[in-house]
Amino acid sequence: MTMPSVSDSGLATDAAEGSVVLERVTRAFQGRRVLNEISLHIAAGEFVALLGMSGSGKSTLLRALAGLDEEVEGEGLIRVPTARSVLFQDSRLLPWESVLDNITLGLDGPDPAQAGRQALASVGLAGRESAWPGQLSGGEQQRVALARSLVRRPQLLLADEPFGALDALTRLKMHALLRALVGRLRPTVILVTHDVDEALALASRVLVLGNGRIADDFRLDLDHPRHSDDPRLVGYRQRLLITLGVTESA
Ligand SMILES: Nc1ncnc2c1ncn2[C@@H]1O[C@H](COP(=O)(O)OP(=O)(O)OP(=O)(O)O)[C@@H](O)[C@H]1O
Repeated sequence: MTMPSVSDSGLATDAAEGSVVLERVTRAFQGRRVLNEISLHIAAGEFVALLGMSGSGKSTLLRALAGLDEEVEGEGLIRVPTARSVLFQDSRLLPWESVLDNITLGLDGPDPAQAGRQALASVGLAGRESAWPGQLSGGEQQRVALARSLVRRPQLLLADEPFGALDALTRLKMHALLRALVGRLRPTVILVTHDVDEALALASRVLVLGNGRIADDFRLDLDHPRHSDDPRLVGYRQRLLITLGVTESA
């Protein structure tokens, strides 16, 4: 086993496993602890939906896991796979590069262009290689961003509201696509979402952040395809709405 490398901010990367470990991770802004000694273990292959009210620290936690935050404090340790990709709400494609070049930029391997074409086909956009990002719809741009992430074969896929800006129908299509791709490539996934139904449609485990802590953490005992009227799913939804403070408990 390779030893993880640890940076000054307590971020350790280890290519050997797809699991994620946080130990007493704290992040404060102007003295206010947005993440307050969070400890957590996520096993390889779990699909975690990260929920919480606006401002509860979801993006802060995701940025820390992505290695985009140099100021996670104190004694805390974060251990993540080296091979990780991040998806954001906006596709962050380079407008002056073709779709294919966006996917393959910086990609190693024997035939990056071929890998890029395959990735594009896997998101249903075969033939659009030489289009400019500006010629694609928002949903198509997010599919390119997904292809760009997955062509790198991440062990960990971090996604911050990736479907938040899409219309409801496109979002449902993206759910099906993501599920198919994740089912095939089996990365660990951490998906930040505001959408309780998105979490219930996709995740194998749900985490709720609140007051700097993990307010709830449970696994979904549900097969796919999932049906919104399944009594277990209805029960999970109710539990989440109560934890999030949207519904009063009975
Ligand atoms: N760079 C920063 N400087 C100061 N405060 C920040 C910074 N980044 C985040 N915060 C604060 O930390 C808190 C958590 O922000 P974060 O973006 O992680 O929340 P979130 O749960 O992702 O919210 P949303 O659902 O609205 O996107 C907020 O109160 C925010 O104002």
